[in-house]
Amino acid sequence: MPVEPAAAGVPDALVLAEATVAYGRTPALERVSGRVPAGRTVALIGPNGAGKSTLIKAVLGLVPVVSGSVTVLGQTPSRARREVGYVPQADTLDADFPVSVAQVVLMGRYRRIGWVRRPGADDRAAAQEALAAVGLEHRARDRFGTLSGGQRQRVLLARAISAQPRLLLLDEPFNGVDTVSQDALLAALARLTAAGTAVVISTHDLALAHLACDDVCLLNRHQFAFGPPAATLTPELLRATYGGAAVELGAHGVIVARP
Ligand SMILES: Nc1ncnc2c1ncn2[C@@H]1O[C@H](COP(=O)(O)OP(=O)(O)OP(=O)(O)O)[C@@H](O)[C@H]1O
Repeated sequence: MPVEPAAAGVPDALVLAEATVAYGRTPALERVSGRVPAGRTVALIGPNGAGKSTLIKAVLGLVPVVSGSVTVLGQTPSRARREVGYVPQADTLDADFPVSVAQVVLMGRYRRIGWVRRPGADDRAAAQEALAAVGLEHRARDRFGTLSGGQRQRVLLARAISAQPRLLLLDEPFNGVDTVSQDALLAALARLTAAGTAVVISTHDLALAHLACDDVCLLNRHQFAFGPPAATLTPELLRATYGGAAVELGAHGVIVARP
């Protein structure tokens, strides 16, 4: 799939050019292409085991790109790492972590300030602002583990926001998240993209991709499409991506995957 060049002088947040990513000798994803300019949001869509998390790990420089290339902010993934935020799936985190919500968010600042220097007033203000952006400033003093799963997910987003990343990667951020938390997450993401951050979201929620993302990347070991939701979330392309599994058009023209 050809990749269009970036606007003069502004490197795209992410450029995938026929990228093949492998664990050892086994490719998990083959020949994925597409670009994510500053301020844009892309959804990674595909069934379990499609390679969505693998692509995110390749962008973080954690899984090798064996052919083609992954370019992050004009650099290799490992060189760009400081400018990239990552929000893991909430259920991978230890809820017993004995720290307050405010401390978790402040951790987002450490990559900027280094682990030796103590956080200053600017860092505390950025962390407080990030917590307010996800609507949880009133929980700042509470222990992280006492929050619900959806609230913890919002705190992790706040931690990533406080680092002011130019590219933010979210791995299934809406799993087990109620409507209120999802709306708070989406509002925080909208503010981030308005300020120029590019966002990549791995999700199983096709309706959300349709409503909240500029582009969709359909994956299942290979790439089936990359482009605007109207052109990619079609029954034909979804059926191909999901290996013929049932996908259908829901109410108001929104496409939903049948479980
Ligand atoms: N550390 C690893 N070593 C070897 N293979 C792996 C490793 N992690 C993932 N895989 C394999 O890579 C493939 C893609 O997995 P990945 O986790 O990227 O899928 P996914 O699209 O994120 O799935 P899900 O929707 O279930 O989270 C799977 O076949 C998986 O078994």
